[in-house]
Amino acid sequence: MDAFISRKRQHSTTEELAENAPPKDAAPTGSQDDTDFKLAILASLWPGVGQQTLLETLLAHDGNVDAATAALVRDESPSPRKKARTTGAPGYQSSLSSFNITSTTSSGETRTIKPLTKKGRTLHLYSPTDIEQHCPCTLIHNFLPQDVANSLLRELLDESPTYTRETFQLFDNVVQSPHTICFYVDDYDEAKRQKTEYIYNGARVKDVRPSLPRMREVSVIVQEAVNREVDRRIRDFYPGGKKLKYQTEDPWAPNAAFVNCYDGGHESVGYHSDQLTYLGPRAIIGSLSLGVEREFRIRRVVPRDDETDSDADGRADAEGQIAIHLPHNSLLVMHAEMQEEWKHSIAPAQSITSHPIAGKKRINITYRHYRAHLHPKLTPRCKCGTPCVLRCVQRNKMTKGRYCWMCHVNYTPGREGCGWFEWAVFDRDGRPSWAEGFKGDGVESDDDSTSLKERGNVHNNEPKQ
Ligand SMILES: O=C(O)CCC(=O)C(=O)O
Ligand SMILES: [Fe+2]
Repeated sequence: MDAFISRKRQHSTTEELAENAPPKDAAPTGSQDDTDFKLAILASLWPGVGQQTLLETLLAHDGNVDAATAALVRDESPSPRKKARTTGAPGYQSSLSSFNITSTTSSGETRTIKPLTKKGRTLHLYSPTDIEQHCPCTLIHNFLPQDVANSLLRELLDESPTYTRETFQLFDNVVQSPHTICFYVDDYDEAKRQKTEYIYNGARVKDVRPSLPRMREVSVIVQEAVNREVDRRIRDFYPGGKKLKYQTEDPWAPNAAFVNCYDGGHESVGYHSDQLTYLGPRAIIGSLSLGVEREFRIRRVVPRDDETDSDADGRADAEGQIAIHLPHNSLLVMHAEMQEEWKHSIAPAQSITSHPIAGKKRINITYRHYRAHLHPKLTPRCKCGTPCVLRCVQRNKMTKGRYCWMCHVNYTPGREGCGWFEWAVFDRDGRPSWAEGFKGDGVESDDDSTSLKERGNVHNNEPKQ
């Protein structure tokens, strides 16, 4: 266990800016200052302890992971109060009519919008209508014909014992993901390309598999539903009925899938947002749940007031969260505003209801669209010579919503990164400058007010705040 206890490195400007340090596309993320990230470390050490307890312990020790770990060691069996507040306790459905929420839709209709969550509380949402009105997600229950869902589940359960835990370096700690994962792409040739050309956390991935027959069959059904729901989201929820800035106009066409297996209520994934490196800005993800029902928790990222506001992380993280219940055979569409503005997790559960086919396992497939123009042979490289990771700034109020390319070599155990940073440039449709059709209208990520030339920080190795 000692090996996991962190010894802090010096802050660097780049590290401060790197708000997310994901193990790959689906794992806990965070910067050294980021509570999520610290929670990820604690969660890997205390897989049986609820996120809420870990968060409370962390906050009670001013965000110090070592002190929180020591406290958890002292109190190995959490107090009844803490136990009662961990997940798995019966959820409550707050009455949404009691909240004042407004937004204006394309038709000019006014809707109420106000944060639904309250500090330290979890709001449980079950109905697809509540979910789509208050979260950047669409949930479709009973998505596939029952026999298709069941045979897809069986196909993946057969493979799931061969899935592995992600191992990655977080500062001075080697951390393992608290569930197992496998990566699938369209066919054998693409799997070979993935293994030799793509980089995750600064390293190649050894196990990439061609999608299984049922997965491919279902991918087509997911594609149709996701495109339909994205169109509806734009029409009914976005200002003026227009797509978001940096959202592509191209249809979503899944060509890669991470499959997650949670073997029992103690397996989970910490709060994170998914890596955008190969998906691009405003990514859409189609997430299919099979087997045991689990809670998908989300919370909006609250930017810090300023750099000296040292408690802002703590306060933002304690703002409260929304729990969406994902039963067997449900499709969750994560819309374009999700990865940049929200974080999501699968909370550990104290108790689960066994599934007739899966037992205590939950299988989740996240279908994704890898973009040809974000192939690592085209994207910026750091001084280590490695293709960079693409991130969006979430917490810093000044730079929130801006994208950057960064070195991620230091997430590979035993390797040091070079700290490379540069702001990313995308046009309004999310195309990078080297892509065919790039509209070179001087659009730099999330700021129209100055041209690229005026700002002069493109291909510069220091973030300008
Ligand atoms: O299991 C889930 O529903 C979420 C998985 C996830 O967040 C991911 O793969 O990035
Ligand atoms: Fe994710």
